[in-house]
Amino acid sequence: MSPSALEDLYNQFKSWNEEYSTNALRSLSQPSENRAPPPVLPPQRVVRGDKPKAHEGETFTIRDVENQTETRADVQIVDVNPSFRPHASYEVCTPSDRNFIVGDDPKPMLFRPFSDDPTFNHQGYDEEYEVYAWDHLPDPDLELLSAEIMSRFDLSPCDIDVMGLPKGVKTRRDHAELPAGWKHPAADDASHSGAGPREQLQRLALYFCNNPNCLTGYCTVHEEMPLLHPVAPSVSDDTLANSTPEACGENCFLLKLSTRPVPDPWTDNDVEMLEVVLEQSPDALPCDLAVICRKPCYEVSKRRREYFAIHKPEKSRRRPHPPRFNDLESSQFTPYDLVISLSDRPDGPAGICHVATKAPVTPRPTASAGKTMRTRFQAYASGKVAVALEGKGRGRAARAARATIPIWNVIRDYVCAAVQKVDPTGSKSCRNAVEVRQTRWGLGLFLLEDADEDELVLEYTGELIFEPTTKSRDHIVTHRERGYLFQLNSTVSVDSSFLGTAGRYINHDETPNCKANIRLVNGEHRIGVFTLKPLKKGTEILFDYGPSFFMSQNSGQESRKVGTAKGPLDIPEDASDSSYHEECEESDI
Ligand SMILES: C[S@@+](CC[C@H](N)C(=O)[O-])C[C@H]1O[C@@H](n2cnc3c(N)ncnc32)[C@H](O)[C@@H]1O
Repeated sequence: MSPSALEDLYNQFKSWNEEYSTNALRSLSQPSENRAPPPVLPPQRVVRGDKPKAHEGETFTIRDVENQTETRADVQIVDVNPSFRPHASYEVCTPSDRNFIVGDDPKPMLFRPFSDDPTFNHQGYDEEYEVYAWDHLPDPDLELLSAEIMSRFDLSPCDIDVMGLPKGVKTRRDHAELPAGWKHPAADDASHSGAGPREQLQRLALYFCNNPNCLTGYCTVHEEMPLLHPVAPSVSDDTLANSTPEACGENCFLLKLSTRPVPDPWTDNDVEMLEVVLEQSPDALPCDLAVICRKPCYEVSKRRREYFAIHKPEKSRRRPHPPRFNDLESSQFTPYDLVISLSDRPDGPAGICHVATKAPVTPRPTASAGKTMRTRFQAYASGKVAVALEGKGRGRAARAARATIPIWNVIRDYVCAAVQKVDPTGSKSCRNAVEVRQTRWGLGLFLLEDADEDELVLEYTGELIFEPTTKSRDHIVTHRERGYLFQLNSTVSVDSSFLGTAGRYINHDETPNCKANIRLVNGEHRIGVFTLKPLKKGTEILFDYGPSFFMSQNSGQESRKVGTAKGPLDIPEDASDSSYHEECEESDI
């Protein structure tokens, strides 16, 4: 691309931008004096909470900049029944049955918590961050310019990044921090290379995490999950036809089930497109396939039948990989037959997972074999195969990333992802029904059914965060006077402030009726809350946070943790994997 073409484009944009901005500013000017006085609206209702936001007799003005009109309204204060008041903000928490690895919060401060509350320690909180994220937001003008450059010169977003022209022009996603060695998938955007539908789909899939629970773009946690795998159909042709109540048109497959060959010429691309869709969505109705493939549905239907006649799909819809942690309900926790061994990979991350290094791990019985519920929560290792940190990512970039990114360090230290088989008999639910109610310590958690001794009530889940982040989040804990941090070891804690199960509502008692146990399940630490004795429906679940919690709460010196894993979970560098497993399984909080 010649520099002069770029300069022309930039100048065009600049003159347009000047004119546009001048007009926009003009439109913001005050309405002229000789306008009719603004109409007065009926009094507007303002809901009054504990702190009135408005006073009787106040007015406010609504200015419509576009139509240059103004209206004025009196404020009327309405008292509402306290039970209709909004929930306290601390209750906002995303429900999640599993832990999410966060590591550290980003260095730029994404937003300022309690910004309208002068009692919050803003200075202390600010000091935890390097910059304000909003100071570094991409300029929308530059984004517009970069979009135009891409379309005019047929460039990908990555080309723009690489060229760095004009200065400051970057793609929208560029401000997201990618792990070292990664590049934007758009760099290889198939739409520029004329790749076929299969390749395009594979590449597009790189933009998304394969774990449907994961909301992270460029997810590095679940990257070892397989990309796209063919799925076998689960319904017959007849069922498909019966599920379509009426024909979608004169070319509908319902009306034209003849054996005549498909007349229209289908290009190789068309055929591949249909096959790719059928691989991923074999139960799709021909009428839907017709829309995707832009072909009459009877043709699609016929080719669909021909395709499955050749490809002979397996009868049942089987997942392409054995179920893993992510695929399981907590109720299916175990009995596990966890299989771990070592992959001795030269290309792996430096300092390989020490859980995996001494494989194979000998099978060991669960600690309390008679106690079914407890047993279900326990993982034990046996046997052969390894998936442990296997080089199964998405190409070289992903592998390079593994060696460097902090997330991978967590995985190296704590996770030895392993194949697990779930015993089909393990069907009984592991969790007890619970509900959250008001208590003298804020909210608390109560049993909705009787529980036996040593039953798993529920899991305590949250974000897995590193110590520096527990410290920065501690300002919020202090301000709220509520903490949801459960320490796993000196480096990592589970924080259920923003994400987790109802386990976060469990209050402390020095004579508890439950305890929290950490189990190493399929390579991940999971915290289960178990009953210490038989409990009646309606009992509040309580565990002992340990002495340091309230000490630190009072001193304000240290991050307070509702649970602290002692000793064994502070994993020494040379811990042997088998003792590690045992210790993890036995360690109580
Ligand atoms: C994990 S949360 C428990 C749920 C909390 N009650 C709520 O409303 O969200 C821990 C917080 O609950 C409060 N808490 C729990 N047990 C307590 C106790 N025995 N005495 C005083 N405060 C307690 C403290 O504020 C503590 O920081």
